[in-house]
Amino acid sequence: MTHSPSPQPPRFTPDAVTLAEVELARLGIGPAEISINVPADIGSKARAAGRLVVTDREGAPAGTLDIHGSTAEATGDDHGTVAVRGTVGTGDADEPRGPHSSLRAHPGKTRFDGWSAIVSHDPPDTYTLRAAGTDRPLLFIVLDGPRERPGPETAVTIRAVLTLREELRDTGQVADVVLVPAPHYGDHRDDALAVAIAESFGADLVRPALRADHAALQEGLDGGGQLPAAEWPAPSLEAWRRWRPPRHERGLVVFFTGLSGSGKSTVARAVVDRLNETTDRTVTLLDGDLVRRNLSAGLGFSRADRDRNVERIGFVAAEIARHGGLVVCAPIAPFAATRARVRQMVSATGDFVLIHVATPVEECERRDRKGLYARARAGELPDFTGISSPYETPRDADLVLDTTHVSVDEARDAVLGLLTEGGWLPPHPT
Ligand SMILES: Nc1ncnc2c1ncn2[C@@H]1O[C@H](COP(=O)(O)OS(=O)(=O)O)[C@@H](OP(=O)(O)O)[C@H]1O
Ligand SMILES: Nc1ncnc2c1ncn2[C@@H]1O[C@H](COP(=O)(O)OP(=O)(O)O)[C@@H](O)[C@H]1O
Repeated sequence: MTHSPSPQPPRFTPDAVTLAEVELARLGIGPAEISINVPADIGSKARAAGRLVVTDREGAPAGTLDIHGSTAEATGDDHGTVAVRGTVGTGDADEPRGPHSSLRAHPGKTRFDGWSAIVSHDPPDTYTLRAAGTDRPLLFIVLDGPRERPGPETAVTIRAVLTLREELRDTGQVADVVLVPAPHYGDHRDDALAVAIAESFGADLVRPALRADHAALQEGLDGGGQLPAAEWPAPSLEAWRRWRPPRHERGLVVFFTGLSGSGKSTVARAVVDRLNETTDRTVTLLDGDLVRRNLSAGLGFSRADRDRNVERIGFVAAEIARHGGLVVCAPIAPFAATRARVRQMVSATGDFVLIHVATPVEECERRDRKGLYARARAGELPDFTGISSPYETPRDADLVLDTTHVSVDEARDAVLGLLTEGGWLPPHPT
């Protein structure tokens, strides 16, 4: 009788929260048994192999789910996905992986028995530091993972706590920093997780004395105000400020959307010219046509290709915003869900302003600068927006412009007025 080898386990990258839960379970923290929604074909391959390799967003293995016959289950839903349930193997022997790997510690190997631990995604406040006291060694456990509310990036929080660690060491206190993958849920689960993480290293959780109210912090910083210096040590203040610098220094994405021929490129170009002439801000124009010749070369106009195109624009724009740049984008971007994804992507790193160039299709067709409407009407150009492919009118536009009866200069000034009122431009351009 021949023994057939078990098939290769499939690989799958789950959503960011599940991925962080798998990474935590691999460290022996939190529930080892995890359920992951996967496409039906991955589900059946995983059950056949008895395992699922969970990969991170770079495609590297982040953990393995051992699917036990007794716990494997498949619950179909409307989207052709199934839930596979299994146990995450703990990776004691593995090298730490991911960014800042030198700060990543495994509780099975590195112990902080009897230490106090401050556990958070955010840089710590003065009161919590005080509550930690000076009579015991202090461990900063920085949590790295998706947040329910945006806040300083992990790298920025790390920089703050590394500085605090040095300051404490200078006073003779024993202090250290470790990085642990963990999601932020925004509910009671966060407290329980913080306790579990501290305890896994043998440390006692210092309960946060101040609940960082991100909305209030953001409002204070948006208004150009200072955060109360008594509440935050200087390195934490700097981290919060880097998260939300004053608006005229903060990354901004001005996103035009509208039909072909509505005037997006013309107005966007006029806005960019004026910004370059009158401000010190660095400006990048990601015009629809230009993007399609480079970044999105080869893509067509199916819904999937348009989504890809617009998400690529969003990805690049978010990166530029992360560095404090101003980006003007001008694709048709006909789908509300895709625009919402871009807004969300950008909001993690900067601000997002949506401008709907709402020139009606009749006027766009009358202009028909490129003769595309005529070709679409003649049936030569399939999936043409406004004719044979939908345009979903935005409900969340910050400015609506119909260029039928306004000049290019007026449209440009309406956009610049919005940016000035919002504080993204200095009030008096030089
Ligand atoms: N089928 C179809 N539908 C719409 N537009 C079409 C199509 N085929 C070609 N073109 C030309 O491509 C430009 C739109 O590309 P975008 O990247 O802005 O579109 S999308 O955001 O991906 O929907 C658009 O440029 P603009 O006129 O500047 O909007 C058109 O010139
Ligand atoms: N007020 C206005 N704003 C923008 N474009 C206008 C305006 N009035 C007329 N137009 C003309 O409409 C056309 C818009 O084309 P374009 O800017 O390429 O649109 P889109 O990028 O949305 O396809 C141009 O020929 C432009 O000269």
